Amino acid sequence: MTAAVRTSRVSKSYGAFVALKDVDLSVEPGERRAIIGPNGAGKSTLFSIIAGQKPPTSGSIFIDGADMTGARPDQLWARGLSRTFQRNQLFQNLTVWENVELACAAHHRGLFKSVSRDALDDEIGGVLERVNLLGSHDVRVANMAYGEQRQLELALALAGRPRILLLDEPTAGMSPAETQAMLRMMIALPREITILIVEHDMDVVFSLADRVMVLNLGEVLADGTVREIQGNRNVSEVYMGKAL
Ligand SMILES: Nc1ncnc2c1ncn2[C@@H]1O[C@H](COP(=O)(O)OP(=O)(O)OP(=O)(O)O)[C@@H](O)[C@H]1O
Repeated sequence: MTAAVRTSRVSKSYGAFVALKDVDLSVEPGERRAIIGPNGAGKSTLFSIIAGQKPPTSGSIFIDGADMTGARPDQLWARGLSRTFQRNQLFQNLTVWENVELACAAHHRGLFKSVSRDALDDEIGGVLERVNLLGSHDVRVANMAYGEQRQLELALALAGRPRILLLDEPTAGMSPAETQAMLRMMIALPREITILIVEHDMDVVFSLADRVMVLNLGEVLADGTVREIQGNRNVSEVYMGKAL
């Protein structure tokens, strides 16, 4: 089967500092893959390279088998790849509905499609339902709780109807209850969407992921099923002896 996302010997240097070294990643269509590792391991850098926000120093990126090395984020987006960020990217002065409307409209423009008002409204409603925010559709983002804002970020990523979704620490800064709500939402996403997630919360990682890749100091330390990673001694050591 052709991988939905594949990186081949991807490296990234900042001057003399090597942030990523020869990273090989292969994610099957429909798979949910977590990328974990200590702070500074290179997780966000890898995400930015896959999403076209940073060029690799060397190596290649393939999306559905096509070599997309050096492609711009909008070119990757048009191919069905969407990402969220660690930092909030929402329009704070607009309502929940308006934020999603902008993302849906941008998606249709990007595909040069014309879409009726009714169809667009249905689409926006559908996206908001998926993240449990339909009831808050007329709330200004600035007035929302932090956890709800992160749910809305997931909605914006879903508005592009992605086939590949990159989630960068979706539960960071959330309360335990907010984390559980976000986890339920991510688990409920359709399997047609391939998910790559960078996440520090191991309960989230082990509840959601099929497979886990562990980065340490820019290199792949381990790559395997949840069970394999949980039993990997090198991984436990990197996490300072903490049991996973
Ligand atoms: N623009 C840059 N210039 C120099 N060094 C950078 C730059 N961006 C990232 N780095 C360094 O590259 C390394 C990897 O950073 P990255 O943000 O990818 O790590 P991470 O695994 O996502 O960490 P965290 O879990 O803290 O988000 C870090 O040491 C970071 O300081």
